[in-house]
Amino acid sequence: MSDNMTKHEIRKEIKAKRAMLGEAYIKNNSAAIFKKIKEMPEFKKNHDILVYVSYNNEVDTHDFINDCISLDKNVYVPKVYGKDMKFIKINSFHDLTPGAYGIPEPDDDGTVWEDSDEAFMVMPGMAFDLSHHRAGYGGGFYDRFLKDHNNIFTVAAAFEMQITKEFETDEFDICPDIIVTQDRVF
Ligand SMILES: Nc1nc2c(c(=O)[nH]1)N(C=O)[C@@H](CNc1ccc(C(=O)N[C@@H](CCC(=O)O)C(=O)O)cc1)CN2
Ligand SMILES: Nc1ncnc2c1ncn2[C@@H]1O[C@H](COP(=O)(O)OP(=O)(O)OP(=O)(O)O)[C@@H](O)[C@H]1O
Repeated sequence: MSDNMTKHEIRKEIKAKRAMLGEAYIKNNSAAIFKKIKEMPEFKKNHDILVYVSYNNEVDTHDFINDCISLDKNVYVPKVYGKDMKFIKINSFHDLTPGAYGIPEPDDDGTVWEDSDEAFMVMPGMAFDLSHHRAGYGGGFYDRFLKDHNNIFTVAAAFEMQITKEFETDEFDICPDIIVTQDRVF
């Protein structure tokens, strides 16, 4: 076990590889990933959808966000406040402007997601292993947010190239319930 890569090493490796992905790979595989996500019973039954706004070469969430709005779901996206983040409701992409780290974020004045009975979250990440361990950008935003919210069904959207062999994790890491790539759901 001690020769497992650290989260830091794995993050660096996948980040470099992901930066090389082409537009077609991102577009086609993002569509394949969200086709599977939209078929999930947990997606269908939940009204509150917490989803990141993709940037750089993350799995692209733009079409999915529009689909959710068309389906009359409540779409909440992250906004960073210091070391924490809140999820704020948006009605369209016009509600977003580049914020922390250049990620498109909503303004302050939107409705903040409060604990409801249940919600469905699509979370980003840099790397995942088969035990559902997750490495993000290293800010710990999702770990801190999910620690306080236990009633969220969490699905990670990842390209197949982001699934790696087992890596070292910390006890505060929160694992997604399900990981969806273009090839599998596990
Ligand atoms: N699209 C998206 N939104 C998200 C996240 C995410 O992973 N993806 N987050 C998930 O937590 C939160 C923002 N987290 C972040 C944490 C650290 C850095 C960061 O360190 N940025 C550096 C270098 C980034 C890099 O390594 O490429 C920078 O911009 O200088 C960025 C975002 C909330 N919103
Ligand atoms: N529950 C927590 N309480 C306090 N600090 C935490 C908690 N979870 C994580 N952290 C802090 O956040 C930092 C980054 O954690 P980690 O490397 O797991 O980030 P990440 O999951 O890659 O980032 P992100 O969730 O933003 O994508 C750690 O140094 C850790 O100290």
